[in-house]
Amino acid sequence: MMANAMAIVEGSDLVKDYNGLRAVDHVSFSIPRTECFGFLGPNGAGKTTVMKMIYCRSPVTRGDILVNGMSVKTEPRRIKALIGVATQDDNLDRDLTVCENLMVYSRYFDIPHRTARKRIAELLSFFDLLEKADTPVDDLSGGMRRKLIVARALVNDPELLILDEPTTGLDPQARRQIWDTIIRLKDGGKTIVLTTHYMDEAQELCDRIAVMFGGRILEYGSPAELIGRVVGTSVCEVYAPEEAQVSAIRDQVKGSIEQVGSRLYVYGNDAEVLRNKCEAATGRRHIVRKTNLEDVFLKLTGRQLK
Ligand SMILES: Nc1ncnc2c1ncn2[C@@H]1O[C@H](COP(=O)(O)OP(=O)(O)OP(=O)(O)O)[C@@H](O)[C@H]1O
Repeated sequence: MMANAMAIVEGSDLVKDYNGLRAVDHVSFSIPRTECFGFLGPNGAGKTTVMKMIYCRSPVTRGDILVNGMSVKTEPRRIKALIGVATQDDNLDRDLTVCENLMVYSRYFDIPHRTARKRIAELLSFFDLLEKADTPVDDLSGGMRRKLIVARALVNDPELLILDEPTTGLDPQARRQIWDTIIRLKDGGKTIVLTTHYMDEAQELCDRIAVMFGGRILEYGSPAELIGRVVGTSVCEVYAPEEAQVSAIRDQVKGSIEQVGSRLYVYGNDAEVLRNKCEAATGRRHIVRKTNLEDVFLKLTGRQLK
């Protein structure tokens, strides 16, 4: 495989089988340096499995991944040294304090004590956890624990940070705090790869997105590119419980339409034209809104993201 100098991670024709179940099915992607790259898809799409293969936790069945030009098959130790990982599960040591959790982790990397202390102080300050340094992990809020997991992934100052569903289960305020942290890390030059099933998270944070479903990457590009290519800029949502209404809209609007139950999503680039056509078909007024990544997912799979 030819290495792309711009990319820090390159997956080519990746396959992962778990005892006969194909979790990842011939997937290729290229993750540019200093960007935030997102794998967006519902539960079971294969996102976590791709992450595990990147950070050498799970061997590839077929294909290969290069990290900084090194293959996960032959150089897992050197690759692991370049990567920080924040997994979905909260595997912090509950009996230890915030600071102790970071200290224990720094020992895995053989970081000298003095360097570790300095690094940990910087991380606690960056993550707004200085006041909690001596607090047992058990006494932290969910959002603080998640920040600590991300801070821990940065103890060895990795070039690449992997965040597997960084905000799942958090309240809206804690989610935004994690988002802001991710934006600051990216601005500071880190490359970030994250998985999410939240379209707003992908849209807010990611420079590039791979939409995953059923072990495959269905589409790949910046949020604006995906939206432009797959659904256009506008959508008119129409409640159409009767078959006659559905037919009337299909006759009026020759363009792209998705149906979920009694709701039609009518896509196009001209909001005014969309509204007029839908109103002509139903005799009712409708709202036209801007499209988002949820629409992209719906159009690609015929299903809603959640
Ligand atoms: N260790 C394993 N053994 C067997 N099957 C697995 C294993 N890990 C994952 N799978 C299966 O592989 C498929 C992809 O799972 P994966 O966790 O990668 O998806 P995901 O998109 O990350 O979803 P989630 O958001 O739920 O983690 C699923 O069908 C899952 O059940």
